[in-house]
This record gives sequence, C-alpha cells and structure tokens, in this order.
Amino acid sequence: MKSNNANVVLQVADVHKNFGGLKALSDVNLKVEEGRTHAIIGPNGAGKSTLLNVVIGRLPPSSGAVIFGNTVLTGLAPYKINQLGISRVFQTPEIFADLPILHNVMAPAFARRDGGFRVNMFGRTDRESEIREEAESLLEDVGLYAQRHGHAGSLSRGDKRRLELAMCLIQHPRLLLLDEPTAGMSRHDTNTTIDLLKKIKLRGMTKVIIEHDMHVVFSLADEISVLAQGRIIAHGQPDEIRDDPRVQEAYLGGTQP
Ligand SMILES: Nc1ncnc2c1ncn2[C@@H]1O[C@H](COP(=O)(O)OP(=O)(O)OP(=O)(O)O)[C@@H](O)[C@H]1O
Repeated sequence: MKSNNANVVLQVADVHKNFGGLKALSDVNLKVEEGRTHAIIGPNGAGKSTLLNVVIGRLPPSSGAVIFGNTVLTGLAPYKINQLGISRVFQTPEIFADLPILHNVMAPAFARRDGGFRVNMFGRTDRESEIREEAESLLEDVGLYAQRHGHAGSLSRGDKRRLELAMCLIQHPRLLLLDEPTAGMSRHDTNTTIDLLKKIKLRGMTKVIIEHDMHVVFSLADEISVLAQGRIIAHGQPDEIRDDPRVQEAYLGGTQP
C-alpha cells in the first residue's frame, strides 16, 4: 500500500483497536505532514497512548494500517520501526540507570549502527569520538552537559525525560513521538523544554506530541487532533480547536482550553 501524499510522513488509516469488548480506538484517521508538530489531545482514557503504541508497533491494530512515508508499518517489530526513523520519548523515561549520562546518549547511536545493544560497545568503533562529540553537544542542548559523567539513575524525573530526548535525537529520527514530554516538570522546566522542542522544530523534524498541558500544546502545535472515547472528534489548527464547542464539551467539560 502506498501513501498518495508526498509530504505526508505518517498516516494512520482506518485504525481500530479493541481490548476484548472495549473499543479503545475506532476508525482513527490521521495524517502528519513533514516538518509539522501535530498534537493529540483528549481526556483520560481517550486512547492517546494506545494510538502511539499502535504506531510504534507495541500493539497490533485490530484493523487498519499505519504508513510511514511509503512503508506500511503494521506487523513490523518495534525495533524495525525505530530503525526506519521513528523515535519515541516515553511517559516513564526508559534509560540505562546504571550507566553514565553521556553513555546513555551514546548507546542508541551504536545501536542504530549495529542493530542492537552490546556489552562493551564502547571503544569498538572508529566512530566513537564522533558519537561522543555529538552526544556532548546534545547534552548541552538539553542542559545536562555539566552532569554528563554522573549516573543516569540519579537524575530527577524531569531531567531523565530530557536525557531521553537527547537519546532520541542522536538517532536522527524522521519522526519524533513525544508522550507527555513535560509531565512532572516545574513550570520553569516546562518552559525550557518548550524552547528546546521549538529548536528541534527549526531543524525541521516532524513531531507528534501527546500532552495534557494546554500551555505546551498551544506553544508547540501546528495542528491538533482531539480524541474522545477512541474517536477523532475534531482536527484543525490551534485556534480552531480552542474555539470548537465539541472539544470544550468532550475534553474539558465545557471549560475553555
Ligand atoms: N492493555 C490494555 N488492556 C485493556 N485495556 C486497555 C489496555 N490499554 C489501554 N486500555 C484501555 O483503553 C482505553 C484507552 O486507554 P489509553 O491509555 O490509550 O488512554 P489515554 O488517552 O492515553 O489516557 P491517559 O491520558 O489517562 O494516559 C482505556 O479505557 C484503557 O483502560
């Protein structure tokens, strides 16, 4: 199956996902264009994480397809989908707690090259100094350079999320999926993260972001899709979504986002 739209990076086509009798996703259709930041919002239990898990191959859809560029992802293993150029920052950061922060950022670059993590991967490639340099530069971008030799496990939750972002960026993904990237952060850290994500936008990376914090959504999104009870009930530019009474009703119980 091929996507007709040359500039569409990700297409979710007629996706349904059932958990037994529960319809977590019903007839979900979505297109994300190159270089855009597409936010998916919706109340608790709307199906946002399920949708992301279907995209990255952690959950098979009950029916429908996910297409990345011209490649149908449905049925591919998560590591394959990652190698094709999709990276995800998780709600609960997935890092190597016992490794130094710098090595956490370097590890995915080795994995991308070699197809998997290995014990003693350091010092076994001629690209190590190049990878180290890039990892240090990314740690500067995310504000963790000074701590680079400390263990990742000792970082605060917010800093772990920033570390995970650097771990994604070193993979140079074509599509970055962000699952509540500012959850648990102070307002100051949230604003720093917004600035960082805006910088990534300048580099032209396509992003899908799931976020509860409307300040973050309206600071970053070019387009917003609203999920409620597993269905996309509205899609549009931030101003249209803000003013859509269906969104206010479904998402916020009638309050202005
Ligand atoms: N593995 C699973 N097995 C059974 N039901 C599930 C499973 N995962 C999710 N669900 C159900 O599917 C629905 C959608 O859940 P999902 O986590 O995708 O929503 P969400 O929009 O991400 O919610 P939140 O904002 O609270 O994270 C919920 O009713 C949830 O209980």
